[in-house]
Amino acid sequence: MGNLHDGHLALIRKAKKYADFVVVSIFVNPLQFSPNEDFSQYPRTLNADCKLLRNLDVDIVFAPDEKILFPVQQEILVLLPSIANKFEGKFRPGFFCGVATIVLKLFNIIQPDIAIFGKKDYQQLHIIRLMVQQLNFPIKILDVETIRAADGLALSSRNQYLDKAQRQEASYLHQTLKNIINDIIAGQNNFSLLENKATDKLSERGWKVDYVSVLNQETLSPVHTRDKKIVVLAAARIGKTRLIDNIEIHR
Ligand SMILES: Nc1ncnc2c1ncn2[C@@H]1O[C@H](COP(=O)(O)OP(=O)(O)OP(=O)(O)O)[C@@H](O)[C@H]1O
Ligand SMILES: CC(C)(CO)[C@@H](O)C(=O)[O-]
Ligand code: BAL
Repeated sequence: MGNLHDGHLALIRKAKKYADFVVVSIFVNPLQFSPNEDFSQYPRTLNADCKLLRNLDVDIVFAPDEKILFPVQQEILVLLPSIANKFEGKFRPGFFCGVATIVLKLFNIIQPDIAIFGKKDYQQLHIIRLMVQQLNFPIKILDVETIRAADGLALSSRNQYLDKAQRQEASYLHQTLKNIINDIIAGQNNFSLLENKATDKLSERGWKVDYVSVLNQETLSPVHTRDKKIVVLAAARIGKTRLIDNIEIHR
């Protein structure tokens, strides 16, 4: 969606490694924003983005006007399984339908062999992989680990909405996820207890928590005692800014 930071640049560097021709799409997609969200406020910095991309030797920047991608009202939408209504989808109704539909359109226009997404948007990556598999796209999906600031905060264009005090507090979201992982490593397997404890702690500090969920990495369903690969997903608001993060553990 542009307003590039080091998280995005990591995707592009990986693309340069795996492909001999790299296309970067920049598009703030109206379909994935709810009416009360930050679509109009979202930072749009195309000139600065293009400068960065020139330095990275990207072959094409595809930054279409809305009218190019949506010349008529988009009436054909991707229908997703129930996972799209959980976690992010529960708090951003229609979000994944908007994401899947625009990603499908971008795939059809650009026709990539490889497409690269960040793990910061963990559920998004999961759903895009499902779509590619189930709609038979001949595209390999690669992922990139979450790039973080020195204090652990996942880089995001939305971090710039934070004032100084909020920015300082914001790294506590990542700390919360690390605390959960430490408790799991120490043998705690009452996951709802961990989720509730983390939610309470964040709330005490003034966050509005949408969810903290300990899940199976591959299915994003609740963890069974025997599951080895776990991911903790979280979304919470600090002031008006909504942040997401996640952390994986292989126990
Ligand atoms: N910190 C990060 N580390 C790795 N990948 C990232 C990071 N931030 C974004 N990405 C990835 O970059 C791609 C474009 O994301 P997007 O433009 O929405 O970035 P963003 O800065 O996270 O914005 P937002 O705050 O709106 O989520 C997505 O695949 C996303 O997962
Ligand atoms: C996948 C995506 C490009 C769809 O607009 C967006 O959700 C993003 O940038 O993560
Ligand atoms: N990175 C996901 C795009 C969004 O939050 O709208």
